[in-house]
Amino acid sequence: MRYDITNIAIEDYLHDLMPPRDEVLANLEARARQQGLSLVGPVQGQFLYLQALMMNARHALEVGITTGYAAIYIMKALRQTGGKMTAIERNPERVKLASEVIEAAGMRDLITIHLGEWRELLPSLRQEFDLIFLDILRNSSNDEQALQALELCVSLLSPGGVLIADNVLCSAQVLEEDASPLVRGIQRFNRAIMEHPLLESVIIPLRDGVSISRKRK
Ligand SMILES: C[S@@+](CC[C@H](N)C(=O)[O-])C[C@H]1O[C@@H](n2cnc3c(N)ncnc32)[C@H](O)[C@@H]1O
Repeated sequence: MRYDITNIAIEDYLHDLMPPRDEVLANLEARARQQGLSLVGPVQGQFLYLQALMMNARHALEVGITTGYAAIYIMKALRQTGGKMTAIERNPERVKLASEVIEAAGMRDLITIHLGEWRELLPSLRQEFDLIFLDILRNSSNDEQALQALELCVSLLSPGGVLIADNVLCSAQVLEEDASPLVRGIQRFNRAIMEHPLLESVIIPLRDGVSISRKRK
């Protein structure tokens, strides 16, 4: 089953309050609507932008970039902080699309995109990140992967670094007791970020649910 997390009229109200997007982001929103591509949208995009800016992020990582929409919001902050971004995506067509979009946004010099599976790529990254945006939780094929992704991200976070994960309320299906393996994985992820000895976390019912976890120093 799928339920609303927030009142749809409130979501529309928040969406309508957002200032008009530039041409690159507006085109992506239109394309995503037509082609069913996933993107966080302007309210959560602004949330990511402000988080990155307020924490003065210098090394950001996005797991699951799709079109580059969320990455552009994060890079708007990185352009001001002097930071750089790394991204991971397993779909070659999406890597190509995101690269073209980011080039059009004039941000190509700020990002390195790796093509491949996060399970293989995350352990191979040889640097720490102060901001990680994890956006693959709805793509898990079993109830173990969300926890695996969490542990890999925690090991890549610098002390004081922040992990933001999307879709942690999964259309409110986290309320179900007899949930699918994907949702069970997200339920386990949510419990783990709250009980993790290295993290302090909160979940916000923004859009499909966003978690914020800070790694203790
Ligand atoms: C929800 S979309 C990301 C949307 C993007 N963050 C945005 O808002 O602009 C998830 C993306 O993760 C990618 N993905 C899913 N599973 C993956 C995996 N195992 N390894 C790498 N990428 C993966 C998908 O191909 C998809 O493009």
